[in-house]
Amino acid sequence: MNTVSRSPRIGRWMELANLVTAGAALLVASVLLILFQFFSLRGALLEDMKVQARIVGENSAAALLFGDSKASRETLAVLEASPSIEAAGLFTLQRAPLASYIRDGQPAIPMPPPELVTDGHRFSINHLEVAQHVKIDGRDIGLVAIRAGLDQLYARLVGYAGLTLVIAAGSLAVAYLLVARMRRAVKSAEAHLDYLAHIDPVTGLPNRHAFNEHLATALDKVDRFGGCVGLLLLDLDNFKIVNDTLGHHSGDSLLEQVARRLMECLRGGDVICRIGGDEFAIIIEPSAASTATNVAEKVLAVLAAPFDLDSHEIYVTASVGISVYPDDAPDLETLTRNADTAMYQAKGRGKNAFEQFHPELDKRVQKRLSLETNLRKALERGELMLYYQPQVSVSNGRLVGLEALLRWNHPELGMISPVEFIPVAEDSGLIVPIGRWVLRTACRQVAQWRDAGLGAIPVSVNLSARQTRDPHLVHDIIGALREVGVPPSQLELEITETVLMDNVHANVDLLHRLQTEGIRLSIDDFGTGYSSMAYLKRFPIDQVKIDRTFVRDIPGDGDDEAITTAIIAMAHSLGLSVVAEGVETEAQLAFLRDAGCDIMQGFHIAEPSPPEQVTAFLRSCMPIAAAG
Ligand SMILES: Nc1nc2c(ncn2[C@@H]2O[C@H](COP(=O)(O)O[C@H]3[C@@H](O)[C@H](n4cnc5c(=O)[nH]c(N)nc54)O[C@@H]3COP(=O)(O)O)[C@@H](O)[C@H]2O)c(=O)[nH]1
Repeated sequence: MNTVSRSPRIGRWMELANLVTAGAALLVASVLLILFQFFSLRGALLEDMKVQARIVGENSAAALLFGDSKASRETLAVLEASPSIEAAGLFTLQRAPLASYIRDGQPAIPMPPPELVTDGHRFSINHLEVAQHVKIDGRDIGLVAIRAGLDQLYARLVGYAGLTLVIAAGSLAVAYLLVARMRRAVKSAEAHLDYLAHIDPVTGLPNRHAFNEHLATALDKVDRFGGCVGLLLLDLDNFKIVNDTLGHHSGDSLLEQVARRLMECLRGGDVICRIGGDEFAIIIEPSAASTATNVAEKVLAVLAAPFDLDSHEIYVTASVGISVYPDDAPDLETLTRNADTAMYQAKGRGKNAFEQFHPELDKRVQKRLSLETNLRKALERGELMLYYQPQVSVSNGRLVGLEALLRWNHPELGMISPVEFIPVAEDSGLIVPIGRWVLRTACRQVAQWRDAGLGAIPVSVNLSARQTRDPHLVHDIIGALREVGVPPSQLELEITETVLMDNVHANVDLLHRLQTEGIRLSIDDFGTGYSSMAYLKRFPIDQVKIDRTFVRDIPGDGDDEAITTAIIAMAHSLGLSVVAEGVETEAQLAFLRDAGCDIMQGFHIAEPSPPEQVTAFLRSCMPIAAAG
């Protein structure tokens, strides 16, 4: 794709026009130079002939006076030395010839006519004639006339003209070569600029700019000739983790390998672009909707094999959104937006999936928008509340703490699950003020229970990804605790493994600051992220919480049993306590007890409940055991 350079035909014409103009200018200059040279030579010859005539006149004055033709001839014979002089003559005052000089084969010089005598000289095509009075003491005693041929002048002029034209042609050729060379350099610079403007340097694929051009061309083709265009937007899942854990060099290498695999698996006519950090776009034309989904399946399959990154075997998945023109969208912007919506839908479905855009998706986007609008008001209107779920010791069943869980009681829609609204709060940034409210409410609640004589109950609060990036987080937490006089050791923060791994360096720093304040830290949903032992060791954590998907099928599922047992053993070896969440049965509890799990949480003990019910629960199970 070329947007910068002109068409080669126009370029060649311009080059030729430049050459002709330069040639014409050189020709005019050369002709002027030759004319100048001609007049210079003519002037010099005239001067020379006048001098010769004067010398002859002076040397033959006595001979003229005495009519000595022999002496006059001898004087004239000196002119033999000037090769351009063809003939010369001395004439008496009575206009009679006294003596003459004639070069071989040339006609004699006649008596000069009066106008020649008056003018002193006369040029014809082939000759220059000069006539001068011979005087003694200011008195005319005769005439001298010389005729010079112009052959030599012309010969010199031809030589000069030849040389001038050779120099002009040489200069033109050199100029042409220089211009051609410059043009080649400019063309190559233009091509390089064009390349930089359109190509992503990491993968060598067309970039976002080129993508828009390719897509516009493809849609234009469909408008004119019919058919359809399939647009696939592909976003790598968890690319940030690779970048953060293995470094940007590995991240670049991964993008390069992904690009290569995409190119290998797609057809020559398909256009693959890298349009953002870990986002690729694939344009297929012509295409039926089914072809687009086939391509998406092929793409996911080709990315399933492990990637080799600096001798690490890395598995990468992708989420793909598909939108087809003109079926799903009337223009480029809508087509791209719809593919994007479908891609986010695929991501929301748990990643490593593709989604074809359909109008229902648009409705979901609208619903999400309305949810966001309502959520903004929910905080002010007091529609949010906290439920609390007990956490008990596996060994003796005594309460060790409570997890605060957010609830939204919408006046028309009823109870909305946090699974539905927390992601909206995250995306919109509302999670920051909401999270602040959760922390303050939870702290106030434990202060109330303390004031009601129910003891110092530890409470755990969930932190979202967005909150971990809030620079005021630590300040807000300390403020919430101080406001009600609850010691930091009574607060535990739960951060999911995925959030922790999302930005390892920043989170290690944050967790250290929180630990310094005396706040307990727990890794939530443990086992679902990608953390290695090496990373776990870097985080100053107190506890891991086994994700309930592993607890759900124990005992019975060999893999989940092995994972649960391994997590407990590993956490204990690092000096961490272990909480199992989602415990619903006595069998699960028995398995966890045998595996050495410290704490459990789940419907088997109690469901999350509003504070009033929890107060009753607390009164029933006093006194509180110390956590982990
Ligand atoms: N950032 C914040 N996230 C929050 C907050 N409050 C909740 N959440 C997160 O929302 C997710 C869903 O929470 P919820 O619907 O409250 O589900 C919790 C429990 O009800 C559920 N649970 C507990 N026991 C059982 C059980 O035996 N079976 C079963 N199927 N579910 C059970 O588990 C959820 C607790 O999860 P976790 O936090 O991982 O311990 C959830 O991810 C919440 O984290 C908030 O204030 N901020």
